[in-house]
Amino acid sequence: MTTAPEQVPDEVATVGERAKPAASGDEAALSVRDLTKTFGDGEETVRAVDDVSLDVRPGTVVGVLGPNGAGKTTLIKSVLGLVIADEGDVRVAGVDVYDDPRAAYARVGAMLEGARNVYWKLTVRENLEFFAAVGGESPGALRERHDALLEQLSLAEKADEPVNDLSRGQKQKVSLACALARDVEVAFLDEPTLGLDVESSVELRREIRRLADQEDMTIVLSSHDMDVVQDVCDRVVIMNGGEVIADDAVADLIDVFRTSAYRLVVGTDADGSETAVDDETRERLRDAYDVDTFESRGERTAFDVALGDPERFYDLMDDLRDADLTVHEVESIDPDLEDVFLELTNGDGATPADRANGGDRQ
Ligand SMILES: Nc1ncnc2c1ncn2[C@@H]1O[C@H](COP(=O)(O)OP(=O)(O)OP(=O)(O)O)[C@@H](O)[C@H]1O
Repeated sequence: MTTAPEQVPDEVATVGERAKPAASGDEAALSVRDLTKTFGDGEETVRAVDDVSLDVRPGTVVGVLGPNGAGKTTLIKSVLGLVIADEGDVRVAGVDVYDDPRAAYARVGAMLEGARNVYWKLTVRENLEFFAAVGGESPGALRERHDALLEQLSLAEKADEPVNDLSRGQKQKVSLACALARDVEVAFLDEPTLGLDVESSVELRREIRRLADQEDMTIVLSSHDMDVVQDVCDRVVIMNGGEVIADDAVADLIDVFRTSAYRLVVGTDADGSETAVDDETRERLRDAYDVDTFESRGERTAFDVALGDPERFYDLMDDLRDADLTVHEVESIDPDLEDVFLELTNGDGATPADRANGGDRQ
């Protein structure tokens, strides 16, 4: 279990600067430069995507996260040319999508809006052949690729069944297979695991990793499921209010938020046989260390504490000893991606820089 740190660490304001560009524009599989998209006029104007730049190296899985309305879908649709951006450049494998959209998008697959893009009256294989043909490839030539995809996604036995007869999870996997029906270099997957059972979700994650690791495919996925993102992504881009507020390797992002947080289990004597912490001591721990809740564990008491300064740990130990409490267990608490996300977005639309400056976002 993890707890979110109480304070946003100072370094967070510089997360964007810490993030080394993942690739230079030239070698990137996907390069987005200064992309901006607004909707509406005058006071009603919404900057759905606000000056976003990204370079993504081949074979990278990037997760795009953000609260509702953060701009994730608009960013992905602008990159795919489904929404026309106001400003900015997009290049896929070095090809400018505005100069030569046909050549650029021949290298791109997309799975948007769950399984709604597939044709339910066609069989699974016919769908794959259709999407390969739409991309300009001869379906027969891709038979081997399609067989392998169906095998990887445990759909081989369903190849000749109409999509309509499949379960929801199977339909979703067909949708993914259609996005990959051609030999694409970049795939955009919008909520690929939404509504899947655990087994299908794990299968799909495994396939996403395999495509990146073995076929060097670049995958950009959006998801509200932090476990999926933490599990499958190399890098995470967090958006809020149209802006990129963090862009870093998942592990590095979590490191920024690693604080000295601990779970302690204490008792009133060495063998823990007596009942636990008295009210006065609880009050002192609340005041001095911001301890929120105390949980009874039989004869013992457990509580979590986040210490801004690791040195404070020794003060805490001294105070517990002075209160005649024996420490039976100490466990370090690590943040996970969900904690990082909640700290950064804070549910208030403010960027870390805004909060560091004590201001509200417009
Ligand atoms: N066609 C549109 N017309 C007007 N405003 C739009 C349109 N599409 C998106 N917006 C606005 O742009 C902002 C970003 O929306 P977007 O759908 O890109 O967010 P999102 O991060 O994908 O959200 P969600 O997680 O809810 O799907 C929102 O304020 C939304 O209301």
